[in-house]
Amino acid sequence: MSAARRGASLRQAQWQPHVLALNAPAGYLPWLTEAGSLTARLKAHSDNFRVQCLHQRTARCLSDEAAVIGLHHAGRVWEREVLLRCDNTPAVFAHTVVPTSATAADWPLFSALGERSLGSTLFGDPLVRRGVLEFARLREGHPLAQRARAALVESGAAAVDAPILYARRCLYRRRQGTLLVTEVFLPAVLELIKTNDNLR
Ligand SMILES: C=C(O[C@@H]1C=C(C(=O)O)C=C[C@H]1O)C(=O)O
Repeated sequence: MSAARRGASLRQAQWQPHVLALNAPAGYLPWLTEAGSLTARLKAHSDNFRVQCLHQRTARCLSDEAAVIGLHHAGRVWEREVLLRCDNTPAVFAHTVVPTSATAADWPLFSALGERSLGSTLFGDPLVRRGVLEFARLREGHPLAQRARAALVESGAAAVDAPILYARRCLYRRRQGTLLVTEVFLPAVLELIKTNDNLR
């Protein structure tokens, strides 16, 4: 394989619907396959849950996101990236993209989320339709793996030396809008212990 092709393969992810195909360590499976709100699950596994908003701004979406959210090419989107912290330890890096053509009627609360969980606006809204979960192994060259690792270091958390990060993504629809959420699970999630039934 040429160096260029190898580089490209390290930057890409093979998203697919079968979680077992990831060969992820068993501890990740309950997190990857969580059918409800990830926020609710993280809250149930910590005494203090926080959404650290890294940014919410316009950006160009990743090449493997465009078609999923209905764009013909990797165009401009609203991009939100956060660290989900459990007892101040980052457990998940989340990346959400919404086409800039979306209107406030599509996602009325998205633009003003701040450090409120996106999940709190998606789950419980009867107009929101959730798609199927897709899963992938993110190698070190994947943009989201790089951003997750950089966010950890910038936030003062310990760097992650695991070569592969396990991720899932899900498309949400509401009226004419599309919204793609990608959640990258950090190894610290394996250390979380269910502490309460806080499923609010
Ligand atoms: C979709 C959810 O929202 C969570 C919160 C996010 C945010 O605030 O940006 C992003 C991804 C999710 O992990 C959820 O709780 O399931």
